[in-house]
Amino acid sequence: MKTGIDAIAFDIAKIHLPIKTLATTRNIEPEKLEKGLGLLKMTLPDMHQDTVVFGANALTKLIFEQNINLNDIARIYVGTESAIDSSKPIASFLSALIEQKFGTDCLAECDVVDFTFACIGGVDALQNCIDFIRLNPDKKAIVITTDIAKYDLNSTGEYTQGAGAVAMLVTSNPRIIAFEKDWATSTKGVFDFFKPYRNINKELITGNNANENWFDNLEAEIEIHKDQPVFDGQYSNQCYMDRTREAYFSFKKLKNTEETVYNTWSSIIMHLPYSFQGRRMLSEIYALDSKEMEMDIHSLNYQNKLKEVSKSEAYQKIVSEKLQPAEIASSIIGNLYTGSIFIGLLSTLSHFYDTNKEIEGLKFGFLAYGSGSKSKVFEGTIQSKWKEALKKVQLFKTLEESQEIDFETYEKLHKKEQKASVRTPNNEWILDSIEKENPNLLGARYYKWID
Ligand SMILES: CC(=O)SCCNC(=O)CCNC(=O)[C@H](O)C(C)(C)COP(=O)(O)OP(=O)(O)OC[C@H]1O[C@@H](n2cnc3c(N)ncnc32)[C@H](O)[C@@H]1OP(=O)(O)O
Repeated sequence: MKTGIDAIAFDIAKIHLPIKTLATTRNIEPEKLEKGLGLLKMTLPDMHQDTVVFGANALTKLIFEQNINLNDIARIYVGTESAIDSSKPIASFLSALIEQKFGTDCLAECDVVDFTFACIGGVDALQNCIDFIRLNPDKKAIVITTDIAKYDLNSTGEYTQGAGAVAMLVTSNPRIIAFEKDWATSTKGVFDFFKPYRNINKELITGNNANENWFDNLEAEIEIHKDQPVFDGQYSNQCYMDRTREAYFSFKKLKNTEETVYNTWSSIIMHLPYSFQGRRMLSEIYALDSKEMEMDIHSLNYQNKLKEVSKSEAYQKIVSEKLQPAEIASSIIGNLYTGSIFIGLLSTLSHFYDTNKEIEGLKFGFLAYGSGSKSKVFEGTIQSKWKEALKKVQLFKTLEESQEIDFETYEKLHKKEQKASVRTPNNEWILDSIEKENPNLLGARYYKWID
């Protein structure tokens, strides 16, 4: 029996800042961002959007588009690193909203929970659900990734921001992709990128002399938990490279093969914090596995030789054939953290759908990464009904409809100084208010559906 992804839906932030606008304002060469890192636009959450909103919209779309009977859903597992509460998972918010829209108790017997491990939490949720469906082939599960990739103004992460959610239906005999049983993992506990709790108001936390004005407005949230990470960009790249390389060679061991595994993959789907991360990082795996480079990893000339190999015609062919389709969506969305690898999959599938290329039976390889740090490498085969499952998705058409904003609006949104939504919500969930009166519900978030 096969197990994998049967259907996909998404909700990406619908406003964006062109990367050129950011580059010129920040005095960065636009070519560095556009041609060096592959960035064209970055999407941003509007005033009425948070990670619950994105997740609920993607999930609602999946339910409507695929006509899902909610009684069949045994699990809703969420991957996120943008939680809005230290106790109540986003999955709990989502189950309440879905019951509000589709009927009381429709998810009463469904198991819901969040997975957090930086950008790899969605892959952890997926692997867990796949194992569950293997044991319970008559059941179905939904995996959701939802995040807001927000970095400090003027930081090197600023140009990689993005926001949105992906929802995937996991079933036996799936229509899109069936995963093989070998999954390799590499883990090392490091501080390459993390989000510590800071600026905590001790009075509020202990409950003594709680500041009555604490929840006066949405901006107060920033002081409880800063959304932006602490990170070391170049070190995080090194950790990404190390973990993916280790997981890749463990994967070869698991498969007990000497062949260059990436050659068996027609497409390679990697975690893309920005569009060209995959092509910049895969070169080492390519160089070592193809025996193009047989050097000690610690030798002085290693990095220079690697740069040389990455510019070779043979490697550039791999980039354009196996990596480039996944980069298209990333260029115009930005980072989705847990969702990046899945939007890369969807970008690849949508590219082949739109260009009428048949990919049934082809093998896709996956290289996932989460800071902190962990990588997982796995593979799957495209199934015969992938096109039927993709009919309603319309990724690129939807992304084209995104509304451009100017730099001033971007900064106001970033600083939470914007007074009203940029775009009028339509047919979607919104964050309606945050409780500031009732002491037993202080900080509770209320959402509503806008027709
Ligand atoms: C969150 C995670 O997933 S962890 C893994 C990734 N880490 C992050 O995403 C953390 C946040 N991001 C960052 O800190 C940064 O955006 C980074 C580290 C990813 C990139 O750092 P930067 O210092 O901006 O860029 P960096 O110097 O590494 O690379 C710039 C690229 O543009 C190229 N470039 C520079 N100028 C130009 C130009 N004028 N024309 C064309 N290309 C150019 C450079 O050659 C280089 O590419 P290459 O190394 O492939 O040759």
